[in-house]
Formats: sequence, C-alpha cells, structure tokens
Amino acid sequence: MLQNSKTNKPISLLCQSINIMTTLSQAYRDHPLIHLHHIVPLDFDSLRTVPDSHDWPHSSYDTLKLHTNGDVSIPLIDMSDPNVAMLIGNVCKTWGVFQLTNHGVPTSLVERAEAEAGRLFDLPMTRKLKALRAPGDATGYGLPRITPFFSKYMWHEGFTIMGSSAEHASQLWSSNYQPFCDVMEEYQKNMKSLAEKITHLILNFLKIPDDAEISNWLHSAGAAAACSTALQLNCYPRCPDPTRVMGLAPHTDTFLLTILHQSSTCGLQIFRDGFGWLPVTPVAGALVLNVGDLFHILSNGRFPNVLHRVVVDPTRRRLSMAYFFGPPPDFCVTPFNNPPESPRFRSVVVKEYVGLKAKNLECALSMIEI
Ligand SMILES: C=C1C[C@]23C[C@@]1(O)CC[C@H]2[C@@]12CCC[C@@](C)(C(=O)O1)[C@H]2[C@@H]3C(=O)O
Ligand SMILES: O=C(O)CCC(=O)C(=O)O
Ligand SMILES: [Fe+2]
Repeated sequence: MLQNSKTNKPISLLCQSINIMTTLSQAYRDHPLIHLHHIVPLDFDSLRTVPDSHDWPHSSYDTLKLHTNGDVSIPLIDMSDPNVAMLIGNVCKTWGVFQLTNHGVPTSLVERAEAEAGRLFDLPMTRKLKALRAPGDATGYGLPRITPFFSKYMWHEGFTIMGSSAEHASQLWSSNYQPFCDVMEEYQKNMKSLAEKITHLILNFLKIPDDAEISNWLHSAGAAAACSTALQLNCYPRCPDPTRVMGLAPHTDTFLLTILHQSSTCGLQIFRDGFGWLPVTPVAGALVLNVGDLFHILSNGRFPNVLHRVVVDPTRRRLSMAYFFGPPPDFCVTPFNNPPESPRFRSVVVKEYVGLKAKNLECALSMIEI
C-alpha cells in the first residue's frame, strides 16, 4: 500500500487506484471546445499584412502602450537563499508571480528544449498540420484553448504535451523525432521535481498540516504517477504590424503553479492593481513562476492568481515553454482557512474545475465562490 512518506498514513484510495483514475487528457476530452477544432493557426510567415481576423480593436493597442509601466519589476528570488520559503510565500501573497534563479534546472537542458521547440515551429505548415490537435483532444499543435472566448484570433501557435510526445512528434518528423521526445521528457521531469519542491515550500508557508489531503498527495509515493501536468510550447511569430495584434490574450492559469521559460525576447506582461500591465523582462537563466487558480482556491484567496498576457515583439519571434502543475483530476481541492476566517470557495474536484473553466473562462472562479 502506498504511504505518505512523512506521516506514514496510507494515501487516499483515489490516488492508489491508478487504473480507474481520470487522466488530464481525459478530463479535457470530457470538456471539448466545440468551436476550435476546424480552425488552424495562420501560416504567419507568409503574411505581409495583418488579416482582419487577427486585427484587435485599436483601443487594446492604446491599452498596451499607455498602461505598460516599465519602471516596476516583478520580484526576483534566489532559490539558494536560506529564507527561500518565506521569500516565496510572501511574494505569492503580494504578487502571485516571481522570477527564480539558482533553481537547479540545467541551463543546457532549457537551451536544448528551446532549440527543439524552435525546430518544431520552423517546420512548414503542411508538416505542423499533421500533428494538429484532434477535435476534443488536449495535445498536439493548434490554437490556444482560450481562443473561443475572444472575437479575434491571437498571433500565436502552440504545441501541447501531456506526458509522452512521441505520437505527435512522429507525425511532425517521420524520422529524427527522438531528440525532440527525449528532451521534452527530461524537461518535464525536471519541471515536475521543481514544482514539487516549490509546492512543498508554499504548503509549509501556509502552515497547511501534514495530514491535510493536499500534503498527503504531495508527500505520497503515488505523487510520481498522480499529478495533472502539461507542457505548452508557445510561439509568437514575427508580425508585419505588432501594434494591431495580441500574442496571448489576458488569462489566468488553471492549475496550482506554472513554471515558464521565456526566450530572451520580451512580451509577457502581468496585470497589477494600481499599476496596470507590467512587463516581465527576461532574466538570463531565470524561470518565471506564477500562481494559478487552484492555488488561489487552496490559499483561500490569499494568493492572487495573476492575470497575464503576451504582446508581440516588433522585430523577433518569441518562444516560451509553460509547465502546468497540479493535483490529479480526481483530487478535491478544499480552501485552507484559519478560523475565524471562513472559506471563500466551496471545495472543487480538479476535473470539475477544468470543465467550469472550459465553459466560462475567468467566470469559473466566481461560480465556486461562497
Ligand atoms: C493543461 C493545460 C493548461 C492550459 C490548457 C492545457 O490543457 C494546455 C494548455 C494550457 C494553456 C496555455 C495558454 C493559456 C491557457 C489558458 C490556454 O488556453 O492553454 C493555458 C491553459 C490553462 O491554464 O487553463
Ligand atoms: O508565453 C508566455 O510568456 C506566457 C505563456 C502563458 O501564459 C501560458 O502558456 O499560459
Ligand atoms: Fe498563462
């Protein structure tokens, strides 16, 4: 029987019965985005002007320009700092986002993964379409899932991986796809172990007891198999007029934490009350971490689930790799509140929340608010 290595208690039945557990891909298949499957990304490189379908209202460009405050920078945390738990906990409370250095993920691995992502997006469109996300599926090449919630398309192409990328990679490259699969597998392993470490530090900071279900899940030997994880490769191609387009529209991420590597090209912005849109300027070797909806719920609203978006660089293509981490789809997330504070949200099962998000995007949270 699997046990929590800290408390020696058996982990919940849900986590043990791996065969009957819902996978994250299944959870997404249960909530298909009906409008998305017949639409494919543009062949961006061939365009000399921005088509109407991708031309965002002028007012959003004004917002991009006027509300970007380049003087305020988001916190940078050194993971080798002896006070790292306190630093991360406090920044999760005050910002919901930070950059992390000395995180232990080898630079060479990040560089190899970025190079493989570049090799993918460099392929001719006819090739990329061979790995097009199937209707209702969550993985493969295609448009961002949030596309149906906006009236214009984003200047973006993406590739989603959940676990092995072999099936789609073999469609992209009939041979020589193993280097892609190997590096993405190693990258996901490294991201998972970093995500587990950070989650552990945050649970301690929140003083969540060792016998709470969330600690039980994180510490259990079963956590190796039972997590919701996904790796999203994002590409924001060069644009003939970046002032008219949106790279990735404003959104919050769904799971506990997102760990993002951004290439040296700028574009990511976070929204901060009182300041507006702030750039997350790339720092060489640093990873960007942000709180997602599930940590917002678990922290009973103490951690903001930061709203973010991506604008397109005027001169260069931008690549990023976002790793999403959370408990398995059948796990029930319950807000942790210190009495007399009362819970702000009802408990929600991860796959139910994925479904609420698929239908309602940013209104999903308010649907579980008490
Ligand atoms: C696990 C996932 C999180 C994500 C949806 C996905 O199935 C894979 C892609 C992720 C992404 C990346 C771009 C922004 C986002 C909102 C989207 O549309 O697809 C996130 C999703 C999310 O956090 O919900
Ligand atoms: O490309 C980026 O910097 C951000 C990507 C992102 O927000 C996402 O994949 O959820
Ligand atoms: Fe995001």
